[in-house]
Amino acid sequence: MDPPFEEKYKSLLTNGTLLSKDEDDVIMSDYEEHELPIIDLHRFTLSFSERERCVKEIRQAAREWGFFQVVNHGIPQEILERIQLEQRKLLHHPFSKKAEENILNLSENNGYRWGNHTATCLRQISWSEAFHIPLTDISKIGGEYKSLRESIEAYAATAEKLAKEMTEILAENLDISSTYFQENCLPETNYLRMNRYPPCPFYSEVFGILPHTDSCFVNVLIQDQIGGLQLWVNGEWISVKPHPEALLINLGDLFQALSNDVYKSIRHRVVLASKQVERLSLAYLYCPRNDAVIESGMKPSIYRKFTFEELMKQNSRDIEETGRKLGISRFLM
Ligand SMILES: O=C(O)CCC(=O)C(=O)O
Ligand SMILES: [Fe+2]
Repeated sequence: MDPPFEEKYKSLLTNGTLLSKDEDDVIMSDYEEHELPIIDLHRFTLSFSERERCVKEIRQAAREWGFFQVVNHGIPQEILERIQLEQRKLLHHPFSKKAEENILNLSENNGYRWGNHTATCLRQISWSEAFHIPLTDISKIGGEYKSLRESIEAYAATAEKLAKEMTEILAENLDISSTYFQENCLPETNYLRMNRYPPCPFYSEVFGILPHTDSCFVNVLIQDQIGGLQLWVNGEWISVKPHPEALLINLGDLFQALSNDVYKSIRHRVVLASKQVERLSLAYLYCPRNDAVIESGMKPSIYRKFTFEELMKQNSRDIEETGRKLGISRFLM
C-alpha cells in the first residue's frame, strides 16, 4: 500500500545528497515537545464575561503562535472517530489503486499525491501521501465509498462551523465586513486533505512534509498521537505535543494578508517518528471562492489586493520553478 519511495528516490537515498545547508535542513525528531495554548470553547456557552475572556485568549494565541488547540469544540467524538477510520481505510488501499484510478470520482484529477517529484536532494523528499479533496466534489463520491462520503459530509459540516466561528472572532476588530466570510467561504469552497506518513527507514534523513505555510484562512487539523508536527517559532523549530482531546487550529496565508500581518501564517513541517509507525493527520482547509478578493482594510496595506485564484496559480508556478511555494510574499507591496 505504500508508495514506492525507495525506488523513486534510490540515488538520493544511497548517495545521501544534501545540496543546501540552511536551518530548514536540520532534522531533529527528539526535541522536547511543547504544549500549545489550549482554549476551552465550552466557555462560549457560559456568561458574557466568560465568552469575552475566551475570545481574548483566541486572539492572543493567534497573534503570538498562529497555532493553538481547542477542546470542547463541538465536534462529536463519534464523527471524529469515524472520519479517521475511513481515512485509514482509504489510504490503506493498494498504491496502484490510489495512484491510477480515480477512486473518489473527482472532477479534475484523482486527488492523490505522494512524495515530491521535483526533489533533487535528500531534504527535498517528502515521505508522505495524501488525498486532497475539494468539497465541491463530495456528492460525486459513491459506490463502495458511500461510507467515506457520509463520514466526510458529517465531519465537514461540523468543521465548517468551527472554522467559521474562529475566523469571525479573529476578524472582528480588523476592519473587515462582518459578512465577508459568509459571502466568500461556502461549504463547497473548502478542502479536506487526508495525510498519511508511512513508516520510513530513513526517518532521520527525510521529512514527512517539507516546511510550508497553508494557503487557506484557517486550517482545522486532526492529528493522531504519534507526533512529528513542528512549527517555526522565534527562529527555531519546536515540536507540538499531541493532545488526545484537542483539535489544532492554525492560520493560513489568506488570514495573514487579510489582517495585514496582525495574524501570522506559521511555517510548519512534519518529521517522521520511526521506522515502524505510520502517522495520520487530517486538514480541513477553510478557503474562499476562487474569485474572492483578499484585501486588508488596514492602512498602509502590506500586500496588494489579490484573488484566491491568483495565489493558487502563483503557488503552482513557484512549485514548478523553485520546488516550493513562496505564498503571499509574492503579493507584497
Ligand atoms: O500532518 C500534519 O500534522 C500537518 C499537515 C499539514 O501541514 C498540511 O496538510 O498542510
Ligand atoms: Fe500545512
